[in-house]
Amino acid sequence: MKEADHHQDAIIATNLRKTFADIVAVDSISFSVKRGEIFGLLGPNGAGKTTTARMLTGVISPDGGNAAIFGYDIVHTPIRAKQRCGVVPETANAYSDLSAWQNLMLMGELYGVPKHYAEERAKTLLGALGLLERKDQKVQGFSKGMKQRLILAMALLHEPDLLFLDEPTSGLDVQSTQLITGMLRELNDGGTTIFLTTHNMEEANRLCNRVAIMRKGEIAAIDSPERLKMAIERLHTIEVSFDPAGTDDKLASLPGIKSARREGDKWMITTEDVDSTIHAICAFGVEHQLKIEVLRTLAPTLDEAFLRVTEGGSYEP
Ligand SMILES: Nc1ncnc2c1ncn2[C@@H]1O[C@H](COP(=O)(O)OP(=O)(O)OP(=O)(O)O)[C@@H](O)[C@H]1O
Repeated sequence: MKEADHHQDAIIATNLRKTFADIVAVDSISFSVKRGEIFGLLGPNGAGKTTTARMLTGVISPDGGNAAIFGYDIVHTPIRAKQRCGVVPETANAYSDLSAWQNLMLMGELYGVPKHYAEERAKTLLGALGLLERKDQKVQGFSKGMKQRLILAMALLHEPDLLFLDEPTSGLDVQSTQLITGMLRELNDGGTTIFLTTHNMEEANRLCNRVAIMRKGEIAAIDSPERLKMAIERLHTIEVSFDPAGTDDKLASLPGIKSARREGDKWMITTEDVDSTIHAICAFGVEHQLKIEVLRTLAPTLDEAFLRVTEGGSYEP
């Protein structure tokens, strides 16, 4: 059993803080990431996501607080803390005048991976990420998506237990995005803990077990995407259309309806009580001899939750 296996938490951050001159980039944040989780750090530009990731991966040191990676303190035992981690940084870090294969072998040497094992693993990773045929070409001829896939392969060569990714699919095409997210899911199924920063709500929603939303250096909310959406967006929207379409405005005065507005031939109704509002709409249809053509509830999105939190709205789990 690896040493890392003894620790329940992959990351425990306690009052982690970083300032640059008079800017408080990260303002004493505390959170933990459990083993086996995919954890997403979200937030608008300048919220402090990259600074947090850079402190956790030992690129910069915190001014205050501390963090432990699989129980190893990042300030006092940085090498132990980094040993079981793989890092995909925000900006590409492959050597452009070396081939993909040479970059991978270099990474193997850095991490002390035995040569024959590094070669086997490099082949598997390049194959899975669609780069095997290009393995002997210099990285300078690679597209952005190919570079990002290579960097992921490099970060995975020594089979880390915890993978950090800063904006892993930002600006990439659909093919590279799918290869990368597919690989992340597969790794996670195999037990790898994943910590990523992203602007992409849809990606966070699909991939992450839990997300933290940062705002001005602080964590404004932390929860599963589902609970975050439900807790923040207590109002539900119901879309309904009738035949014949020209319903009068009495619909808006039905009990339980917060608001009703027309959008083309549809009504968009907001309510806190979906069940009784649907019953009221059906009764309204019967009473006015209107056939209901479409009736559907629209779930709140993580985008809405994100905007609410980052614009300063409250969050109560
Ligand atoms: N090396 C640095 N020197 C000076 N200020 C910095 C440095 N790195 C970050 N900052 C500042 O710290 C704050 C947080 O930046 P950070 O890059 O962590 O945000 P972010 O959430 O990752 O943003 P983005 O989504 O744009 O990448 C910003 O105000 C930024 O300008």
